[in-house]
Amino acid sequence: MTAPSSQSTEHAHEQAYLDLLHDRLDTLCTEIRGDLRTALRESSGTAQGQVERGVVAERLARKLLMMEAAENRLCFGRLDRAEDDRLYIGRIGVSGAGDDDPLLIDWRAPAARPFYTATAAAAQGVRLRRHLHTRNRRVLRVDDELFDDTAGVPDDVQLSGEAALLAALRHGRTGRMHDAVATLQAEQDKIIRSPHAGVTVVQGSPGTGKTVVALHRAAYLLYSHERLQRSGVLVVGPNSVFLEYISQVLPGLGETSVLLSSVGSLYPGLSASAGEPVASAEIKGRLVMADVLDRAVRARQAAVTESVDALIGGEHFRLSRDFLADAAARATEGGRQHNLARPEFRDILFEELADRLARVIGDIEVGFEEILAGEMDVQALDLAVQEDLAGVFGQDAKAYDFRAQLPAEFTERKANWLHALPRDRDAQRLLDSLWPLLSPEQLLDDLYADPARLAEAAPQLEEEDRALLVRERGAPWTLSDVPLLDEAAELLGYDDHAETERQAARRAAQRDYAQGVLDIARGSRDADDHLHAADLVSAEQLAGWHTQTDLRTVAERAAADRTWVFGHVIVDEAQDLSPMTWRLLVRRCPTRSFTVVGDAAQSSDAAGATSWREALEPFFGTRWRLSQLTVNYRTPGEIMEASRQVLKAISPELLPARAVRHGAEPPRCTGTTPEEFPAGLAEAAASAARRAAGGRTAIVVPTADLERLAAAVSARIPDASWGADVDLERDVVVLGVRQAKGLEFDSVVVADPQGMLDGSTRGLSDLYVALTRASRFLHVFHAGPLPEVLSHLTQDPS
Ligand SMILES: Nc1ncnc2c1ncn2[C@@H]1O[C@H](COP(=O)(O)OP(=O)(O)OP(=O)(O)O)[C@@H](O)[C@H]1O
Repeated sequence: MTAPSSQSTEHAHEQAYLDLLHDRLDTLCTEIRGDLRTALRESSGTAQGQVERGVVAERLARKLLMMEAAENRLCFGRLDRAEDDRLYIGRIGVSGAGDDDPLLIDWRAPAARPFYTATAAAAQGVRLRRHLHTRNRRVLRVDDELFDDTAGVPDDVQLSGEAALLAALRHGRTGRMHDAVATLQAEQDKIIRSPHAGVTVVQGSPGTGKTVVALHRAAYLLYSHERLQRSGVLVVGPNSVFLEYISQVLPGLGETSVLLSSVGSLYPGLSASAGEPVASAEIKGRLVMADVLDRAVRARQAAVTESVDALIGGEHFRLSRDFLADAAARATEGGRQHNLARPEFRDILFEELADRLARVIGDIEVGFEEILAGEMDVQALDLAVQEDLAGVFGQDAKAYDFRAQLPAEFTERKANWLHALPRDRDAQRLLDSLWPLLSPEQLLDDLYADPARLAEAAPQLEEEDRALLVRERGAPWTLSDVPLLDEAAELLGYDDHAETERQAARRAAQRDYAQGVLDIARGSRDADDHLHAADLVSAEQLAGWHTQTDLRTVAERAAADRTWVFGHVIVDEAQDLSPMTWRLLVRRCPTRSFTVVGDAAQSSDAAGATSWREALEPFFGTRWRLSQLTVNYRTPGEIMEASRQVLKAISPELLPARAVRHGAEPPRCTGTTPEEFPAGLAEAAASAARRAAGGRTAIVVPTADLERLAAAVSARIPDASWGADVDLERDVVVLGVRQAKGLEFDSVVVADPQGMLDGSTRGLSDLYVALTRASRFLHVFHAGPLPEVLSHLTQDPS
């Protein structure tokens, strides 16, 4: 810390520098707005010119957004290496007016690295590291660390910028995660800047900053790999509540090329949230389901056990099993997907039908013509028709070679039938029954609803496992259906109809995006800036300029497109992913450039991984490297102690992380009878909220009991929020234990720990998650006896 006498001088000095930075940023923003206006104003020129201007406008708008996002806490650090060698570190880089050195270094630039990694033992040439605490454009305080290379302090007890870090951690929770660019720690920085290619796995116990690392890594990769700005980064989180919790971090860092998605939303157009039994979720997560779906699709491709009779154009036909099998094989040649193979199959089928129809009708008509001409008697006609029908039904068809007899008429008739069949209802019905156009939803719905189909598609599954998959047609989709729908989409391929709809949606989105660009231009107008973009051009005009350039952000485009290929995928709480979900994610990033963060001890999903090797090897082989985070920033040592036995029961090999914070009150532990539990919990909630004193409080309950217990708490605290759209910014929230994953609160009541243990086969992990959410106060409130794993807690005297 700086000495008090020098604080005011240093403070004034830093305030002057911050003023200089903001002045420069204002100037740059004004310039960009001017350029944006110019780009928007120019509406004439060649199509190519318009496209280029669109690209320029998009880039300028993005740059402006990034600069505006950096306004608060623009500069947070300074590194002094020598008397006249000083760097200021901030959220973005800011250049000077001339060719001088930059005024501010982006935190992601290599030169900024020692700010995070310099330690007393390895100062890396740094003499002083200064943290600037600012709010808006004001410097509030400065914290200094002086380095002396001879100090010889061991690295493992070093926190970088400890005073600033502890100050950041002391802030009450707000219901939203904030970025940590100013106080990232060396072990986090190392992972954030690790190479982009391959798979980086980050294991860490609760509160070690895994989510922090994941999000800052996304921002770092986008900064250092230009290509990723175009392909985008996908960040996958466990559920929508968690996504809401982290939603402000990356926009706060000015990044728009990141798509945040829960597993339930990875299939565009669907938001799967229905619950389902653990047992069926586990089966759906197994890798074998890929084969099951493959068989299910093949079963819809003219896969008949006997010949098929059909009535087309008033005539009866029999299509042999061999003919259909051959047609199916030809249609899917080269691995053509089901829906894309349908036109091929249709052509083969209609060709055959037209051929036969031309022969039948040809024969009958020829007979009539001959009768009329007096050249053929009725008996002869009967015979001809009889033989013709015999031929049509596949018996001795060669006996009637009409091509040879009547080539011209035959060819004409056949051409007429080929023209007519696509509009013929019977022919369409036949085609649909043999080779239906299928959506992934239809395929899965048909499969689940029909035990016979399931038996045919899933002979590898035990009968009782198949029985668990059966459900009513039209039942809502669950989380574990999402990877299966995606797999089905992959097997089925796209049809024209879907493509047309996509194009229409794309056009509408282009217009919306263009409107967004105009809104940015309008919103960022200076007070004296009378002319703005919206005066010059309409959204339609702007969108029209870019018929060849999709103007939505990369994240928006990627969200709407199942086949989008991301440059990098980051998975948070990855311990919960099923093998089928991993398969989906690898499809989203075939180059297999992944950052995988999680904690094996927190695995709650029945289909999830208990060991990283088991989870990752099927998809990445041995191409992954493991990093560990070892410091817990959230949970004080006293509270972590409460979860010690639980962690041991999950696996004796797992070690808790070292807690940064200490001095919290030991956890409270009280109990009551099951009858009095809801009312008692409501009181405990009120008391926990009082202790949080304006901070955030969560009541974490067994998932199955959420409704009942939330009702009891709401009766006592009407403003408490709960449910699928729980509002994390309320003072008190009630969460099912699975919803609490990844979140944190000042004060937490863990309700009915035994109920959590009994609620799932991964009950221990659920309880561990619940116990590790608190940053200041923990209260365990139980009904009946305390579970064995918590027996070391001291009961409050009642
Ligand atoms: N370097 C840091 N500077 C400031 N705060 C930090 C830092 N690292 C982590 N934190 C804070 O510590 C808390 C825990 O971080 P985070 O949620 O990323 O941990 P986690 O490992 O993902 O936890 P969990 O496994 O429980 O979800 C958050 O409040 C986060 O902002």
